[in-house]
Amino acid sequence: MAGKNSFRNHSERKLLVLVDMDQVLCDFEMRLLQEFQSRHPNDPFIPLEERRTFYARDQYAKIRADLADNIRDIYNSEGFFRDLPEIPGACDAMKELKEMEGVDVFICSSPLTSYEFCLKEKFQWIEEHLGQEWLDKIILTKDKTVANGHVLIDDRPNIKGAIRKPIWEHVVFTACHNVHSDIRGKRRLDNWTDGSWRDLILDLQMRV
Ligand SMILES: O=c1ccn([C@H]2C[C@H](O)[C@@H](COP(=O)(O)O)O2)c(=O)[nH]1
Ligand SMILES: [Mg+2]
Repeated sequence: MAGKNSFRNHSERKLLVLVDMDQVLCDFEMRLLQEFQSRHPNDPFIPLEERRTFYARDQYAKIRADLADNIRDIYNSEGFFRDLPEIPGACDAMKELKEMEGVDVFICSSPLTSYEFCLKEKFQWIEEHLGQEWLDKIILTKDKTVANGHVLIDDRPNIKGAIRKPIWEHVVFTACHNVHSDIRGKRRLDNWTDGSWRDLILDLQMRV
């Protein structure tokens, strides 16, 4: 029977929360800008409040093609992902989420295709900032639409992939590049510090 294989039965009615990494747990944009300014002090840069595209290199390419190459070189460098600063309050919120009754939380992140440093460093970041036990809570995928969960908290406004209507509700985590984006009626989570994430989780739990 179709119902026997349903998502709800597999999850034993727990709320499955998927949380993105870049720009949700760790501050990709701030480190990218700092590194860009440090490596290329004489080049034009885009202040965070003027960022508009999901991929920084797309916006830099509109200024000059070589700036986009420089941006890519930075996030492909050894240590870039390992040394990303935490988004304020993210790790405390994740630890609290993990202890909440009726909640199961996973980290769901898309690695770079040029994986040489990124893959290992994502694991290192999680181990250092959240703890070894979180290494069993990682979903790395280029296509988040195939991941199973009730909710995905992610800064990318449009998440596309093989599944046209993913099973999860996409809650958009507010980031410099998406503040002005049309998020088509989706809910937002603005930060991990004002406690609103707890209200979101309580609301989602009532629907499971
Ligand atoms: O400007 C950018 C921003 C991000 N990326 C890469 C870095 C990560 O591999 C993914 C983003 O992963 P999410 O899981 O969607 O946060 O995209 C980039 O290449 N350029
Ligand atoms: Mg992200």
